[in-house]
This record gives sequence, structure tokens and C-alpha cells, in this order.
Amino acid sequence: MGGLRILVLGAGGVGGYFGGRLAQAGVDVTFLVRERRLRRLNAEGLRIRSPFGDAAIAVKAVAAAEDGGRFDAVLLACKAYDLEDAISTVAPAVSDGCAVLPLLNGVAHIDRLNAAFGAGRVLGGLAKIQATLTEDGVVEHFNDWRFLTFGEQDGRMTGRVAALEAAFAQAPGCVAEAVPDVMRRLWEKLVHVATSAGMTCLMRANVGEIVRTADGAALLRRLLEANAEIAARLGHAPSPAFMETYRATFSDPSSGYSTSMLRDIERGAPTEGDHILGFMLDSARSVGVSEPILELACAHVQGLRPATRCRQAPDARPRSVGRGVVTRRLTARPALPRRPSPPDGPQAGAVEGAARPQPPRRCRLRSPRPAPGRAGDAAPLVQAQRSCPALVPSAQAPLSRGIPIEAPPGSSAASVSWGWNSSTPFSASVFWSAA
Ligand SMILES: NC(=O)C1=CN([C@@H]2O[C@H](COP(=O)(O)OP(=O)(O)OC[C@H]3O[C@@H](n4cnc5c(N)ncnc54)[C@H](OP(=O)(O)O)[C@@H]3O)[C@@H](O)[C@H]2O)C=CC1
Ligand SMILES: CC(C)(CO)C(=O)C(=O)O
Repeated sequence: MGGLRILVLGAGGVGGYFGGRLAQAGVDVTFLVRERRLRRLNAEGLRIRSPFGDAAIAVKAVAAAEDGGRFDAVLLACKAYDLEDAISTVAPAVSDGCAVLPLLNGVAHIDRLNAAFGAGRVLGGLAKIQATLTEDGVVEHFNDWRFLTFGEQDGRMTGRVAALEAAFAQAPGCVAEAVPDVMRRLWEKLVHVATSAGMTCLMRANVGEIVRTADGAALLRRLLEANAEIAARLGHAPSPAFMETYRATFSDPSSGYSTSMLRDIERGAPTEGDHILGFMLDSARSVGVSEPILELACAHVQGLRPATRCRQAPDARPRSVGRGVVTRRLTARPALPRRPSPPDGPQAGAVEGAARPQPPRRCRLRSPRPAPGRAGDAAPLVQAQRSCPALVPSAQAPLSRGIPIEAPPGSSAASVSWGWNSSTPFSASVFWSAA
């Protein structure tokens, strides 16, 4: 499999980052994307902002698999609710000898892909990274996680997984490993994500913020242990090393770790709630585990749907999809404003919350007009995402003053969140709701 030709479906957070890094290293990569992304990739190239180096890469991109020729591997980097569409979109490229490597969170999609392409073609894979596609088309990488793990479902160390590992070894800002136990790793990742996504979405806060509440660390720990127990009863017990790592991760008061599911909720996008939390809850019930935090997290994320049914998916009914894969694309209702800003906040139109001892994890935004948001408010959401390079934290210049951010005409601020790491500036995502 030397000189691999790789097709990457989706140039969002995960596909854009890992596919882009491969292309940057000179590997023959083609992105299979929808029209809007195609226009942007053709016009501007693929742009990555990352602690491991920013990049603007001229990439090959197509809107139909037929336009790309033959491939040795197809990387699937879509959300679970797009899986059915993704399967039909890549199908023409999945010829004999072509491996399909899904990088989705969760495990339910593996059975669906086996049914679509034959188990012999489908690898297991997972990405550990925090990355997102910004409104201006940049793949923004937030922290030092840059890990890919993949392997054959039956554990054999084949030539094709070795070839993929060798391709990624050339890519900057990636650590990729072929493993003989990828199905256990997928379950470990599910335990990890069902815990972090469940709690961050319930609390609308990152891990450090949760841990700093009176009972937050205990609640995180309880959900982690319950998810691990569910996996174990289904024959996929996480390793002791995994549990030790994540007990520490979920008790770190200084952690800025957030999840893509929370980012999706905050920007009013569809979530993978069914695929991660719904699947975990159904699994819990099938093995007699009862965990109220999991039930609440699942109900909470499902509860975000009703407004969408009117707007986008008239036939969608809120329900858990069992062990299946989510096939409906639901759009969550517009993000609600966060907790009210404190009365002694900074001037209107400025980011606040920065006066905390650093590193600040969350800021709040005051606008000239207060947000009108209330439960059920179906006003369309206008998103604005900005990079705030001025907000580099340092011991000499703690973030004690807000920076002005102008509200788009006719809108008011709903919320703002940002990412931080030791070597890159803050990136603030500002969410506006129409006034
Ligand atoms: N983001 C992260 O940090 C992490 C995410 N994950 C997992 O990785 C998976 C992908 O997540 P993420 O990268 O964040 O998602 P994104 O939404 O950022 O990217 C997915 C991309 O797939 C594209 N897409 C979907 N269906 C098709 C299709 N049929 N044809 C062409 N393009 C398509 C979407 O295009 P369009 O924009 O046109 O809809 C979108 O740009 C998820 O399962 C997630 O849970 C795992 C680890 C970390
Ligand atoms: C939990 C995390 C950040 C780990 O990569 C992730 O997969 C996600 O946010 O979707």
C-alpha cells in the first residue's frame, strides 16, 4: 500500500485536521465535501490553526466520489447523524482493496458500516483531539491532543493498517497508532465521551468549571464509573490504565477541557446525543445498570429538539434510537443565553470574566442590548466567530480588561466561550441571537 491514495469525507474539525496534516506532508489526499466547503477549499485552501503549527494547504477536493478515481482508504469524518448520507456519498469510491476508516465517536456506526461495505473493508478508528471548524472556514485545534488510533476489527496487524500508520507518521501535529484491540479502544472512547459530553452538556461548563463546584468532581467520577461498568458488563471493560487516566482528567480543577457536543449545543447545531448518550443509556438498560446522571444527560440533550421539529424536521419524533445509528439530521433550537451577567460587569459590548486568576476558562459578553432569550425562544441564531489574538494570557498581563466586540446589527449577545492553551491565543466563539 505504498504511496497511499486517501479520500477524506468531511473537512470539519477531525477530517480537516487529520486529512489536512496528511496533505501537508505530501500524502495523496482528496477531500470529499459538500458544495459550500468545496468552494472555500478551492478558493482559500485548507486552513488550520493549531498549537502544532498553523497551515494553509492547497488541497484536492471533490463534491462526488466518482470525480476522485480509486482510493486505498476512505476516512469517514462526519457526524453520526450524517452517516447514512456519507455512506451513499463514499460508496462509489469503496472498491475492492479499499479500507474504510471511520473516525466518529461512538460504536454503533461500525455495524452499519459492516452492513454497507462488508466487515472485511471496515477498520475501527478513533480520534482524540479538540478541534472545530469555525464560521470563517478555519480548522481550529484547541489543545495538545492530536491522537489517532485505528486497527482491524479482528485485531490482526495487517499491511493496510501498517501503511496508514506509516502515512500518518510523516504528518506534522499527528500521533497515530495501529493497535490490535481497536474495539476495546472504541468502547473506552465511548466511556470517555459519554462522561465528558454528558456532564459538560448538562452543566454547560468545561471539566475544570464542573470540578470546581461543590459536588462536580464526585458527579463526574460517578458517571465515569457507571459508564465503565456498562461497558464491562457488555464485555468491553476499560483497562485499569484508562480508568486511572480519566479519573485524573475528570478531577482536575484547572482543566479547560470541553466537548464537541457542548460546542454543537452552544452554536445551535445538531448533536450526536442519540449516538453517544442514547446508545449508552440503552446499553445500561440492557445490562441492568441504572444511572440517573446518564438518564438526565440523555433527556437533557433530547429536550433540545422540539423547536427543530417545526423548523427543519417536521416528521422527527424525539426518541432514543436504541443501538442503531441516528439517521435523521436534527437541528437543535437556538442556544439560550447563559446565566445572567453579574451587575458589576464591564462596559456594554465587552468580554468579561477575564479578571479571574488565569487561565480564565469562560467569559461572558455584555452587549448594548440585553439578550432577549428565554426558554422556547425560536429567534434565528446568528453566529459570529472571532479570533482574539489580543487575549494572550501571561503572568505580566492577566486578562483584566474586556475587549470590545461589536454586535451585528439587530442582534444581541447570547454567550461567548473560548479555547485556550499554553502556546496559542484565545479563540473566542461569540453567539448572537436576533433581537
Ligand atoms: N471535533 C472534535 O474535537 C472531535 C470529534 N470527534 C468525532 O468525529 C466526528 C466528526 O466530528 P467533527 O469533525 O467535529 O464534525 P464537523 O461537523 O466539524 O465535520 C463533519 C464534516 O462532515 C461533513 N459531511 C457530513 N456528511 C457529508 C457528506 N455526505 N458529504 C460531504 N461532507 C459531509 C460536514 O459537511 P457540512 O459542513 O457540509 O455539513 C462537516 O463539515 C464526530 O463523530 C465527532 O464526535 C472525535 C474526536 C474529537
Ligand atoms: C471528548 C473529545 C474531546 C475527545 O477527543 C471528543 O471526542 C469530542 O469532543 O467529541
